[in-house]
Amino acid sequence: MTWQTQNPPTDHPLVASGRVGVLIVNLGTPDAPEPGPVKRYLAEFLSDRRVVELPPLLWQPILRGIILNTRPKQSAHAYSQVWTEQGSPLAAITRAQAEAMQARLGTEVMVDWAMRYGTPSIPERIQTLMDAGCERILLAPLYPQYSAATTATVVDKAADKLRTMRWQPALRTLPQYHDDPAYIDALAEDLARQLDALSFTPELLLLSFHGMPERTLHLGDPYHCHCRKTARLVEERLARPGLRLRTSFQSRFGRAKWLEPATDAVIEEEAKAGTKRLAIAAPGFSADCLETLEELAIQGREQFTEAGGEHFAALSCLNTSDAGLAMLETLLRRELAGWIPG
Ligand SMILES: C=CC1=C(C)c2cc3[nH]c(cc4nc(cc5[nH]c(cc1n2)c(C)c5CCC(=O)O)C(CCC(=O)O)=C4C)c(C)c3C=C
Ligand SMILES: [Fe+2]
Ligand SMILES: [Fe+2]
Repeated sequence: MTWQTQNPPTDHPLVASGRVGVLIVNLGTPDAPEPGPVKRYLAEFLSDRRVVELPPLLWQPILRGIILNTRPKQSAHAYSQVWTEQGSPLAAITRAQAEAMQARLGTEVMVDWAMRYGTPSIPERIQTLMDAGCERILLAPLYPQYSAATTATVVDKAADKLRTMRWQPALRTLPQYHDDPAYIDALAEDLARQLDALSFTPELLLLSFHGMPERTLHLGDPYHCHCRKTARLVEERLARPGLRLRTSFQSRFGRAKWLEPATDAVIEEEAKAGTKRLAIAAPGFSADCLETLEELAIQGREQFTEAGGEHFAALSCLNTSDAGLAMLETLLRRELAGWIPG
């Protein structure tokens, strides 16, 4: 008897059962811009010990007793200002990114999307991929800069699901890409396109990244360094004489000291110092969301004009721009090497 050495034909049932899945993940968002759904979402998000690194016996009474009784109403109002017909911008854009990747990667791969907090959940979508025959899954948290509070917790959640399985899929994770030439080039190209389309010429381009407690930097989280490096590389790649760039950190939460300088403080300081024309971009966000559409585009504009600024623009995230999708395809294909034909 001779053993078959060549691969079975691709329509062989053994190959069909070994499909490849890609799960695109972003942070998460409420199901509706109302206090109830926002409360459920915040309860899950802010109970994650990767996000709030305080002992639960200390933190949970503060969260349940104070924060979840006040913040949902405020946040629901903010969400209602940016909500779309397709739902939360973050979910709608993440879904559109997944659909675009499905079209670009073809039928070799099944592309799905999930949210770390809220719906659709990571365990549910991993199950869906497995039910469709995916035995190999590339988990792709869309965070260019690594942090334990974002990237690591996505892997934790997937691992929680895998822990319950007798027959696990093989798992790969998309590495952080804060200094990847594909990402820097995509940002530079897309920012240049948006800057050129403005009706005014900005004096300053502020690169605003989501903040983190400063303590995480001293504990060894690379997030701050990743943000700084992205900003330096984007500035070099943009190479716009006459345009000043600055970096700041937004969305401070809680009482601890966060990374500085704070975006709102820089906006005000610049306007008071005489900067009249400001553009803001948020290169750490793969998709526009509450933090960019409300905090930067609405509140940021108010802060700037109230402090004496005249022209303000909040630039879009990479979202489903040509540059952004081409970059994502490059990153995913690289990680899929050996799993799909090159
Ligand atoms: C892009 C990276 C992000 C990091 C790092 C991050 C850290 C971080 N966030 C909070 C608290 C909140 N963040 C909220 C919204 C939010 N955060 C990110 C991304 C990062 N967060 C995104 C994409 C969003 C938008 C979600 C959306 O639905 O559009 C919120 C909720 C909104 C609100 O009530 O203001 C909170 C709260 C902490 C504590 C933290 C680091 C420890
Ligand atoms: Fe956040
Ligand atoms: Fe915010």
